Amino acid sequence: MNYFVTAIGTDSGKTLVSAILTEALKADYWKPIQAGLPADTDRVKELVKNNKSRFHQETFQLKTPASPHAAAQFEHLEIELTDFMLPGVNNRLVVEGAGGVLVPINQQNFVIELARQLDLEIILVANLYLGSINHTLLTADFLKRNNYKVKGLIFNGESNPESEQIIEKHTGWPVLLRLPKLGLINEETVSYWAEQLKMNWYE
Ligand SMILES: Nc1ncnc2c1ncn2[C@@H]1O[C@H](COP(=O)(O)OP(=O)(O)OP(=O)(O)O)[C@@H](O)[C@H]1O
Ligand SMILES: C[C@H](N)[C@H](N)CCCCCC(=O)O
Ligand SMILES: [Mg+2]
Repeated sequence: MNYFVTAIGTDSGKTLVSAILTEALKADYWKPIQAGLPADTDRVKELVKNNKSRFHQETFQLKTPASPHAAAQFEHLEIELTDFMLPGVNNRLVVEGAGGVLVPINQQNFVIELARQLDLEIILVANLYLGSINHTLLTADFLKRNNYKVKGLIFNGESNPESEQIIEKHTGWPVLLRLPKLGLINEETVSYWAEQLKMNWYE
């Protein structure tokens, strides 16, 4: 199976989680739409130490740090769903989205549609700031209503047991990892958390 890492918003930790997942599965990594620099692919390359993982070229490398639909417009490009094809590889693939599920890639389509088109199972990264229960349950409601395949949740950052409990209850999804706020993010910490993720991983 291949995975689509999405989150309840932008700057939620998708890139860090993608690096951990890529390391845990010795998977390949692909960020189909990069909007803004530095590129997430370069960051994941720095954090992954196994030598099986390959890093695929973005389909769109936009310099503008904005929603992909706006970044593309500023750069006189048009993003269409038909532009995206899974890289043909003999390995599992971790695909990182851009922002949250309903981030527009053009005037009609949203980034989450890539998950269905490319048959990817979703991993939802959720933070636990005040207000995040609502953001997480709205995202879950959208994914459920639209019959997306979801592998599970990853809680990222400072914990909040009451929030985690009610999110688990209402989603019914497994928690694959609780990743605390890290003081240091490097190959070693990513490798440590990859081992922790493997303990909860199920096929
Ligand atoms: N658990 C954590 N501990 C410490 N720092 C973190 C943690 N998770 C994320 N960060 C930091 O927060 C920032 C945003 O995280 P990240 O780049 O992974 O977000 P993102 O969801 O991938 O954003 P985008 O939508 O732009 O792809 C980064 O500087 C990252 O290092
Ligand atoms: C620039 C940022 N870091 C991401 N690449 C794109 C985030 C788009 C968010 C759009 C939105 O939800 O308002
Ligand atoms: Mg990212």
